[in-house]
Amino acid sequence: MSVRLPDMGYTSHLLPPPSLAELTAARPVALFLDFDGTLIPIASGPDTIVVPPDLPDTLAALSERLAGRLALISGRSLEDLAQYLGNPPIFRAGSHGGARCDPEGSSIGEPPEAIPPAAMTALEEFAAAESLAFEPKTHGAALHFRSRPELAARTHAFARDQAKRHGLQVKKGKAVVELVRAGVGKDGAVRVFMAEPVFAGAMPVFIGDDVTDEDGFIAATDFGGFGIGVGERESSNAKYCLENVKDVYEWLKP
Ligand SMILES: O=P(O)(O)OC[C@H]1O[C@H](O[C@H]2O[C@H](CO)[C@@H](O)[C@H](O)[C@H]2O)[C@H](O)[C@@H](O)[C@@H]1O
Repeated sequence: MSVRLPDMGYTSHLLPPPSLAELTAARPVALFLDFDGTLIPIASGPDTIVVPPDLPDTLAALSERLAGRLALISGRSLEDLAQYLGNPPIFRAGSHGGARCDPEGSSIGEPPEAIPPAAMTALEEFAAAESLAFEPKTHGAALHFRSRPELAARTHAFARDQAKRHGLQVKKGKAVVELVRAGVGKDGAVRVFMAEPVFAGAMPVFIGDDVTDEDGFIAATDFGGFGIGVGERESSNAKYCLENVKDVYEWLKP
């Protein structure tokens, strides 16, 4: 079935999810939230996002409502997230799930590994030569081609080549391509968090807008829950969809 959602010419074959209140009335829910494109509208570059000043408080209140079963799972590094949010008392994963911490900020799961310096340098030099934005991360690095869409194919090819050389993994996203350690993914972060006592027995719901969130949708489904895709990108693994960031906040409201 294809559904036309209000306001835009946006269509999705997925329906909006039942309300969070309905879900939590039926059983304990664990919520996993992506950041860019889900809680924050996509902007021209990684540093030009507009973060609502009350977002840390909103997340803390949501976590309390879910008895601590809330995690933010972002492609950004934890350090970068902290620049925008401080250290809200919730579970967090950065670098596409490669680095994870508990609400007090203590690391959990396998210690994350940075990518080799040679790979980092190669990406940085490519970005400088092609006038692309380069985003170094504690456990990876990204090349942004939003301002030069004509370079998408070449940038992907370069990242693939570097990944092969250094035994790394390529992550594709919205006008971005990144390198991370092999095996890193948002699914891994969901598994690490679901093993925490506070998440035990809960039904996971993963909300995200981008390709890298598909791993999170699959993991949530494996644990008996589901994924919610955000925006116009057709998801292969989400069960429901929300139209945009505004609708995500509406859905999160008590
Ligand atoms: O997993 P997420 O929290 O959604 O992070 C995914 C990537 O988000 C950022 O890039 C994206 O958002 C930028 C700002 O809106 C946009 O300019 C860019 O085109 C998007 O790809 C972030 O910079 C990346 O590190 C994240 O991996």
